[in-house]
Amino acid sequence: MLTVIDHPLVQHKLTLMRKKDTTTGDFRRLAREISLLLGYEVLRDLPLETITIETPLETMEAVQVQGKKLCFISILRAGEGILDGILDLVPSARIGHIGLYRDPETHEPVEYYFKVPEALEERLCVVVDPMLATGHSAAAAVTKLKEAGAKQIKLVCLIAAPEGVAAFEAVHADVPVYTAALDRQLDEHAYIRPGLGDAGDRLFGTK
Ligand SMILES: O=P(O)(O)OC[C@H]1O[C@H](OP(=O)(O)OP(=O)(O)O)[C@H](O)[C@@H]1O
Ligand SMILES: O=c1cc[nH]c(=O)[nH]1
Ligand SMILES: [Mg+2]
Repeated sequence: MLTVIDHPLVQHKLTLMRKKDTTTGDFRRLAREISLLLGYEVLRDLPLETITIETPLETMEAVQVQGKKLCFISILRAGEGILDGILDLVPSARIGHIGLYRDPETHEPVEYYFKVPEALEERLCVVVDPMLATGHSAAAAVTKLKEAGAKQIKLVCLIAAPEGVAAFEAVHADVPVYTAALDRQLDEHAYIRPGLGDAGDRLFGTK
């Protein structure tokens, strides 16, 4: 269940993010902007509730998003770049954090933090991480969420590798994946090609 969000604005902003000369400030701003656009698609089926409001002219039944039923889960640290934008769409959403880094030798994820809201089984959990490379980090994060009770989960990334999509779907076929691009392949260091480099380093200016 892979959806490539090919809106022209998404593709334009992703091209700017990929360019090696894009500054840290611009990269961060673009990540936020692109996340707003991705979120618009990903949250298309958000549950609504009906409330009674007063317009200046009369009383009416109107709908509103059930913010409490929505939980964004950021895979640290690069997920923070997506979280900022998507949170602009639903500021009342709950937020969870899963700290994972990829061991540079084995490329396997190492967990260092896990804090998520209670009653995950009642919420739509939208996991955000810009890169789906081997897919192991996202798969490990979703496994932890399911162990914590999550039942309805979506994964949002900016760039996915075919290998990562296959590995993720092999473990979590029930979790739809949304991406702005499906790139060519992984290289020998498990970096996505052509990709955009190291998303965390580019977001935070750590290299
Ligand atoms: O699909 P995978 O092969 O597991 O790789 C993807 C992971 O790698 C990056 O994080 P990284 O380990 O660089 O940590 P960071 O976010 O702290 O920079 C990225 O943000 C993903 O979490
Ligand atoms: O290409 C890649 C692969 C993993 N993590 C990144 O930030 N970039
Ligand atoms: Mg990471």
